[in-house]
Amino acid sequence: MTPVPVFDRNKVTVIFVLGGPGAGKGTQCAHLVEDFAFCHLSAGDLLRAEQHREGSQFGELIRNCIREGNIVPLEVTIKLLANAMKAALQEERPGVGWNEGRGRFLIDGFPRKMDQAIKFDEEVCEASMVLFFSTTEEVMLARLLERGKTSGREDDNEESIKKRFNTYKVTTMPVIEHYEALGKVVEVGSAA
Ligand SMILES: Nc1ncnc2c1ncn2[C@@H]1O[C@H](COP(=O)(O)OP(=O)(O)O)[C@@H](O)[C@H]1O
Ligand SMILES: O=c1ccn([C@@H]2O[C@H](COP(=O)(O)OP(=O)(O)O)[C@@H](O)[C@H]2O)c(=O)[nH]1
Repeated sequence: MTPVPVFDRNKVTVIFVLGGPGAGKGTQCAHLVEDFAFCHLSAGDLLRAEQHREGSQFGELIRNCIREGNIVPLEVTIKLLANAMKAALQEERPGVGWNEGRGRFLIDGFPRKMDQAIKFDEEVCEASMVLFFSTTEEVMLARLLERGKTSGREDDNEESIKKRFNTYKVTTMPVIEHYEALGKVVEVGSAA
């Protein structure tokens, strides 16, 4: 594995966007991009693109992890994110990763596990804050089953959704609690 590409961590602002599967992370990121000119990077979208990339050595690994609701090994995800950040920083279009000389990133669906959080802090940069979308499992399940009718995603089915909920509770909630203890979490709840 080649090392994570380097860029000046002082030139970027990162907000992590977390919440359970179907909590509305992607939906709200799209609004924030429109209103505040962030560059939106979804870890799940980057992994799905890598899964389908011809010649990828990680395709099968990513497919299995996603179907089982498990977390893809951190090296793969961090490299994809860092590459995407680097590419966005090289673009000069205003509002696409480059805003008044600073790259502003919404990193959606990451970090989902403590080891990812620590490694990203160390090797890429520290997040300024965590935007945490919370709602009930009942609401998330209904949304995901509805999304599954058209998403084409292999994990938007009841069996995978249950596994994703479990991973979220066991593995991702401690990440949110870690940032909460650092005073970095802003929670946005939704009831339907
Ligand atoms: N506030 C909301 N009320 C109702 N449906 C929503 C809301 N936010 C998102 N959805 C729908 O729920 C599904 C999951 O939302 P999405 O943004 O894809 O979640 P995530 O990125 O957290 O998995 C999508 O089909 C989306 O259209
Ligand atoms: O940092 C990440 C982000 C996502 N995933 C995998 O991608 C899946 C889908 O994540 P995404 O954020 O796209 O969707 P969500 O489950 O939040 O709707 C997860 O269940 C994981 O298997 C991962 O392994 N590492």
